[in-house]
Amino acid sequence: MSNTGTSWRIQGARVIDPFRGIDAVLDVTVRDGVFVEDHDPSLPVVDAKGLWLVPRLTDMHVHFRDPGLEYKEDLASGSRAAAAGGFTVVCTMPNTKPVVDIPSLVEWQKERAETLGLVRIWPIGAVTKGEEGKELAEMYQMAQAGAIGFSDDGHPVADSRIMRAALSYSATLNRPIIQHSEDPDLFAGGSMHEGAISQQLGLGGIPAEAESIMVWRDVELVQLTRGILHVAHVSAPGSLEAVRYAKNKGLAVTAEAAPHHLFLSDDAVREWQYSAVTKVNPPLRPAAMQEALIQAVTSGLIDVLASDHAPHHADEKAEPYDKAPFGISGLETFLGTVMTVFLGRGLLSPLDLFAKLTAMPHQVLRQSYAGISPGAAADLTLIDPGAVWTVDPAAFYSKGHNTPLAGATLTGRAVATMVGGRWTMREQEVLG
Ligand SMILES: NC(=O)N[C@@H](CC(=O)O)C(=O)O
Ligand SMILES: [Zn+2]
Ligand SMILES: [Zn+2]
Repeated sequence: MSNTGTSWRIQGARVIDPFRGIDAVLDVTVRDGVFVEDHDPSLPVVDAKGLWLVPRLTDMHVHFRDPGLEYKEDLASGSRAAAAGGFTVVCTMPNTKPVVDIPSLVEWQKERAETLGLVRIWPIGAVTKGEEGKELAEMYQMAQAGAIGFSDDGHPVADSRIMRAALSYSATLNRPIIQHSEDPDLFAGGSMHEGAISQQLGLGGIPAEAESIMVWRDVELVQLTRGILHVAHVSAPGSLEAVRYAKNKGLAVTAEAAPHHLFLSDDAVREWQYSAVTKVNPPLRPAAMQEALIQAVTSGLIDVLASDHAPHHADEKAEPYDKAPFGISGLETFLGTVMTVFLGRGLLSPLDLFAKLTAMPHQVLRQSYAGISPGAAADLTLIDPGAVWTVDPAAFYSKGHNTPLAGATLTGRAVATMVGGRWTMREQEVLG
């Protein structure tokens, strides 16, 4: 059957719609790119029996490296990786070359994504000019141009006075500051988690406190400014305590966790014997911290799951461990990883798990979407919940093939992705 067109009747899927709190077997009709209520029998039928249908899968933390670092990833290859992974929206981090710190770059990324037509891109603008941490970027103008939030990701906003100002603006602009929480001095010289394994391997360590100290500081600054803070890629127990404290005080503080921190511990660094595929920031933590993070996602303390898809060139990741860049490709393993951890262990219901990839990122970013209801854009993913598959990075659409999940067996996989009524992926093949 042809894959083109924007009108479909999808039959027999288990519809899991966290925007509306629905989990039921239903037929879904799409006409001219939007959901409609009537069941027009003349439309082409898609048999989705045995599959799950989830609207608007969103990954609010990816690095597409475009402009300037296209040898690692570009908007086309990143968009293909997103479609292959089942995602309909991604938020791109601004640590490109140049940094996305002016409105024209925000506009350009959005326009390019629309031309490609594979995934909706909601750009994140930089907090400071050039992500240098010295002077605020044009936050207002970037917000006008469509920046969904602000981050210096890759770097923390370390200067407390600048972070204070940024948080003050965040409240006015109604957009979060997404902080890469790291104390630069405590972090310096490290390339993996500081503990027994870093000592054994003789690698420079990064203590968990390098992260949590910054989260505690930011929580204090949110109390001072009443700003909006989203903590990126939480990995440390102290960060969880800080987020808990902030939420108990009713502050606008939310947090995300990344799949690799939930699936792996720093044991992986030893198992991979100095291969930099395990090198990521924040670093993989010990099993007890991994378990604490899993519990924090399960309890709802962590609001969102996001991949932190951070592709690099193979030559860069082939450098010695202490020289190689931090970052791994995550878009194409994201769904399988979190389904394996949370559904495989029975920790979350599908509705609660997928809320962290759909309705919750929308809430954090203050974006409205009505889920599967008449008139809403038909963005959806068909998932085979029972698909057991082995991660083969050579098959990635991303230009970055570095991942410590290579060879891992996962359960659950996207089999089709639709954006605005148009199929962007079917049967693992990206269309366009
Ligand atoms: N996560 C990483 O290990 N690397 C990211 C930056 C970041 O998210 O901190 C990158 O841009 O490569
Ligand atoms: Zn980061
Ligand atoms: Zn990142």
